[in-house]
Amino acid sequence: MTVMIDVQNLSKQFTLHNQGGINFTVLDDVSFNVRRGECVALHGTSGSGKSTLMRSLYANYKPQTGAIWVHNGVQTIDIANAEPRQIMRLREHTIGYVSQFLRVIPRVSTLDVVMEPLRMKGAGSDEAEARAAALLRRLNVPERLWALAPSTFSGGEQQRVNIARGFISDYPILLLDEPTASLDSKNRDVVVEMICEAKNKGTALVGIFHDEEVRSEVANRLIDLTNRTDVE
Ligand SMILES: Nc1ncnc2c1ncn2[C@@H]1O[C@H](COP(=O)(O)OP(=O)(O)OP(=O)(O)O)[C@@H](O)[C@H]1O
Repeated sequence: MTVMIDVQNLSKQFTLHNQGGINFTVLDDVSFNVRRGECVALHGTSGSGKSTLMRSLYANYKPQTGAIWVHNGVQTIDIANAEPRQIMRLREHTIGYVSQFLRVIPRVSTLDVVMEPLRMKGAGSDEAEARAAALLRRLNVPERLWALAPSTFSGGEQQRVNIARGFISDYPILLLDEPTASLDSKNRDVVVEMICEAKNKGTALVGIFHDEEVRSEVANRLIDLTNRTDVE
């Protein structure tokens, strides 16, 4: 199976400039890979660096050493050292990211928020709207909310809008930061189903899942950042 993400010897330190310039290491020589059709869960105690690693995979953080090779279907690009333009292209076409909280833009409707990644890839508005509607319906977001901006939505509603936005584009790589944290059991089951379907279609997924049941249902492997082990 094609390796979609190849993390090699990644290290990340933070410097606390307003606290005497203290340096501390969060990721220390982390290596692992993720193949097409598998879901790898980042695991470890609180503070072990799961979110830091996830943000590095999306190029929100720049590690000091190491590489994150990402396969975009044509070539592999080291997103840890790529140019901003290359990162933007990877985000448009290759890597989707479902963060824990929705970043809401005032006055943009839920339907438009969900459609946006597909429109950015050049899809027509009819196709994008049909896909967004199908996802919102599947995730039990009531139709009366679709024309509203999600800023006033409940935590679980916002999380489902974010999931719909992350899944609309069929990215070859999908990063999921606690995608079921605010969901009831019915919607959690829908998301688990969507993750399993994405795996079957060949998507490579990396996730943080604090819910053990969800983790055991979706993850093929755990990367334990506490002990730096790779558990099958
Ligand atoms: N931008 C930052 N500046 C300084 N320190 C940071 C920054 N981001 C994270 N850290 C520190 O790095 C360490 C790892 O944080 P991170 O959020 O990656 O852990 P985590 O494993 O995701 O934790 P949790 O399970 O509690 O969410 C923590 O000690 C945190 O304080």
